[in-house]
Amino acid sequence: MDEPGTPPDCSMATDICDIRQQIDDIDNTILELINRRLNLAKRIGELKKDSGNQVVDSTRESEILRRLTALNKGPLNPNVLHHIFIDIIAAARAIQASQRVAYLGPEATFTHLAATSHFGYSVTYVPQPSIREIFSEVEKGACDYGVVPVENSVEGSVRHTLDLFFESELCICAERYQPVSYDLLAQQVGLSAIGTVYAHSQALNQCRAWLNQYLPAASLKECSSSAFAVQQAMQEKAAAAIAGGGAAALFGLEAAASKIEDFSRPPTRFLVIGKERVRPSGKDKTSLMFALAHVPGALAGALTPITDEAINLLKIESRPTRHESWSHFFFIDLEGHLEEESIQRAIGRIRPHTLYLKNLGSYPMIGQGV
Ligand SMILES: C=C(O[C@@H]1C=C(C(=O)O)C=C[C@H]1O)C(=O)O
Repeated sequence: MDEPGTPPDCSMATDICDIRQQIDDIDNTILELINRRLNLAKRIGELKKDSGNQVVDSTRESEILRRLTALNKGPLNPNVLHHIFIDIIAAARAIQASQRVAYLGPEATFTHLAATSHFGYSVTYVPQPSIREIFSEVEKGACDYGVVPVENSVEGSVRHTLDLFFESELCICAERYQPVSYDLLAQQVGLSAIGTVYAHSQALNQCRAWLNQYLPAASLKECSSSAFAVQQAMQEKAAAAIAGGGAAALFGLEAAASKIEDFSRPPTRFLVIGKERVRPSGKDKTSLMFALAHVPGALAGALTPITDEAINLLKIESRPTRHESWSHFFFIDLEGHLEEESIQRAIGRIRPHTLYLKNLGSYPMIGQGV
């Protein structure tokens, strides 16, 4: 690495040398600005400590990301913008207090990727063997937040997440859509050097055609987890691992190839769970769960207030309850925040139609891309 102030190597063409000098100047400015931003965040952290406010403010964070995405005229890709600022914000949170995030492990799962793309790399990640344990780590205060899969997860056990909200006092603080795609990770980018590919069976099955076409001679080794596959690739120079897209940065490996899955799948939805309710961001979602009596028109009665209040019903899902006198839980997502009067009025009118109703939280609504 160049010493501070060292000019770039000028044995190159003068044009390249000039441009590199400009890039160095810009990098110096970016670094100075990041540190200025961190010092401001530190001051905010002290004020929060005095007033007893929590470090993470998801609403403020989503406002920043939305504003910058709208401001961006390119060529910066919106996903890359998101990653850069998530990491800057994560560093700003870390300077205020250390944060612990529980997620469905092991490392390199899609839940881990969803967690890192939400919280960045400046928090301590604590893998958990089950979704129930994620809830309990956060409930007992051993972790500040948990990240759990909730829809279409490739790692299974998603139905469990909704059931656990019945028993838990935790709320939803944020949502995250994680693309389900695979990268080939290796110590170097050249495919020709790869003799062995380690992967979890699920990942191997989803990338067969690509492997046949681009690495027909490689020996394919099935592993118990993507985390184990990645460890092998970190140890063997001529090996690669298949892991979720974007995992390379987590392990200091290169993506020798990206999006190697044979068929693309819709992104998986993850929830960030925590203890504190989130204030309105201007574009929010509210999630409710309720149980209904077995009588004609019960569901229609419960949904009518939503129509009457002209609230957009984003999703409705039902699950059988384990409670003997109730038949189903309904999980609904409404557009709006609990602090909005129309949402409060609708909930007030839904409640008498239900045997049980719980507000799972209001949180910023995000697009599925970033
Ligand atoms: C700096 C703050 O703390 C955290 C960091 C933020 C940031 O880096 O912009 C935004 C919100 C908080 O999660 C703040 O609350 O403004």
